[in-house]
Amino acid sequence: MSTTRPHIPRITLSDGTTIPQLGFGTLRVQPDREQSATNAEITAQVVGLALEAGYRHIDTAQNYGNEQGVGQAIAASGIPRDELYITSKLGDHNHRPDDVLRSFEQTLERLGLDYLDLFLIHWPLPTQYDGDYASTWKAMTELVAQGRLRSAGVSNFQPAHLERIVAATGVAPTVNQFELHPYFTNEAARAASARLGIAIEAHSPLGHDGKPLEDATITRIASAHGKTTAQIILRWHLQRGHVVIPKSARPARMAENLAVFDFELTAEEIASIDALDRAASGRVGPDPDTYPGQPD
Ligand SMILES: NC(=O)C1=CN([C@@H]2O[C@H](COP(=O)(O)OP(=O)(O)OC[C@H]3O[C@@H](n4cnc5c(N)ncnc54)[C@H](OP(=O)(O)O)[C@@H]3O)[C@@H](O)[C@H]2O)C=CC1
Ligand SMILES: O=C(O)C(=O)[C@@H](O)[C@H](O)C(=O)CO
Repeated sequence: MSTTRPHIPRITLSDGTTIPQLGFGTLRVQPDREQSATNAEITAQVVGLALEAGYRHIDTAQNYGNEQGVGQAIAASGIPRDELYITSKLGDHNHRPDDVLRSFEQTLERLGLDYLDLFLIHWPLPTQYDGDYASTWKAMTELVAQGRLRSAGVSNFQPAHLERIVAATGVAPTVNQFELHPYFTNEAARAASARLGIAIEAHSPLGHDGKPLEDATITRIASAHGKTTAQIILRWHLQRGHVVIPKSARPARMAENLAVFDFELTAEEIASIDALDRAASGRVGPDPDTYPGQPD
């Protein structure tokens, strides 16, 4: 294991637990979403490299079909459990309360863990399951009460979705993970999450398709700091208080994305990146209000 691991700051969540502010995303680290032995092997290799590079916070999901490979990498690493922070997400086919409880057990089994740090409802799916994501949320809070889940949260929840589950249960999620990068700053979800005391976690923090990495403003700021555009974007997130989970399958980029704690952006630089927002046209992933979930 590397001995020059950067110190990664932690953010305190509303339930008193803490989350490392920078983690490692695992979407499509393997060729497809099948839970096959080959995919597990490829995922285990990539996540093993990320752990070796110094990541201790890993983001996976039932939908990704790679929890088994993440579990294999964790087991092979020998890293003590309490030094790791593992997130998974409820699959689109598991929204009914009984399925929440059942599929959570399967997630723990695939990961080889006896507790999970963070479990998120992956998508609100307002057009599915009679739009009853409040019952799904209630089942998530029961997992915490049962003691095998440290923190329950949501993903891709817009303000109306957040307000609805809080009104129905009186319990706010600890985290909302949603698409957030310089071309899509999603101020509505940021403001609603902040108002409800929910930590903001940016998925697709580099823009997913790489376009913000080539932006002229970000390139200029990168030159001024002697950093890469990826490092500037990640630093912008960190200084705005977001948790970030960049994905890379390449060891050199894994290390690059971790080397973001030795410089600071100025307030002017942050404002000029904020101004790159393209509102809805900057979104690269699905719209949570209409996304129906993964096909059967
Ligand atoms: N909750 C949700 O609905 C969603 C959650 N997520 C989570 O967020 C994570 C991150 O988002 P993701 O969509 O993967 O996209 P990112 O914004 O992390 O971008 C990943 C892309 O950027 C490339 N990249 C990474 N680092 C660098 C670098 N330093 N320089 C140049 N290119 C780089 C990667 O290529 P390469 O691998 O070749 O280096 C990959 O093509 C996911 O892996 C997943 O865990 C993502 C989408 C939706
Ligand atoms: O990456 C995720 O977490 C997602 O939810 C996306 O992959 C999503 O399933 C998608 O890309 C749909 O087109």
